[in-house]
Amino acid sequence: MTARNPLLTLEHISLSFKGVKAITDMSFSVAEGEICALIGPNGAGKSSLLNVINGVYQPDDGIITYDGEIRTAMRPHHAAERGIARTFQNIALFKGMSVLDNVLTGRNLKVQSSWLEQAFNVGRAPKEALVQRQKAEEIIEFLRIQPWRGSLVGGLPYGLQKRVELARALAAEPKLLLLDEPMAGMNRDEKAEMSRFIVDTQREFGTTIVLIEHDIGVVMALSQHLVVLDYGKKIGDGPPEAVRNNPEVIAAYLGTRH
Ligand SMILES: Nc1ncnc2c1ncn2[C@@H]1O[C@H](COP(=O)(O)OP(=O)(O)OP(=O)(O)O)[C@@H](O)[C@H]1O
Repeated sequence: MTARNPLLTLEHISLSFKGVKAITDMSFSVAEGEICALIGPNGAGKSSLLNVINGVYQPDDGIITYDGEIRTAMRPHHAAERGIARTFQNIALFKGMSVLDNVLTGRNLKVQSSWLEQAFNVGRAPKEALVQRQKAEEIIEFLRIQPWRGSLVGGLPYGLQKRVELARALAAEPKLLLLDEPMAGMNRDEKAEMSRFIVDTQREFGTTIVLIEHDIGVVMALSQHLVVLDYGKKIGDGPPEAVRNNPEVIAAYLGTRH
């Protein structure tokens, strides 16, 4: 495989909550177009790290370079505008809205017409609404959720809701997709299906993906790059096979799970 440029580089990132360190001196890079998995025991700092990457948490220290832009702090809205999308550990969808409407909310940042144009369906609004709808439908088809496109999200099985959340994130056409436990609570078949959709996303759209996943089997099969965290510190970083054989990783994490 040829070496690819990093899309995201973290250098010496530290984060604490009221004096308690959640992340300590964390540095690693994510190459453009790769699937990078963050693994580690509960409380290791994985979700906090995603929140640093998409600007929800401001690190106490360190530098982040994303898509050529160096920053010490970034607000979530700016991160979204720059092509960073995210799903959550606990599904964050509008349960009383249809699948299609939820997916459409993922396109909010692409809307250029004014509120007035939309209210009276004039100017740029009608054509834009058509394009938004078409893009949303494309994603719905890509993730094979057409049969439920009109269903209320709250009534769908958990695994499907996870897929709708992925659809909403993809509707934003992200460059960097952050997935917080996309397969949590799923059975083996559902995990295999979700893994395929994640790989298809990488292949079809060239999306760079950073995900958190506890199932080591899934992680090994899915990712090209692993970063292992333990108590907020990085203890492993590299291709899955190399990380798997790292004695510190085996002792701290993998060893306890096998
Ligand atoms: N908002 C917060 N306020 C205070 N402490 C927090 C907050 N968020 C996380 N922490 C603490 O930071 C540390 C890292 O938590 P984090 O949720 O990032 O870990 P994690 O690896 O994602 O865990 P899990 O696998 O259980 O989701 C933990 O000690 C946690 O208690």
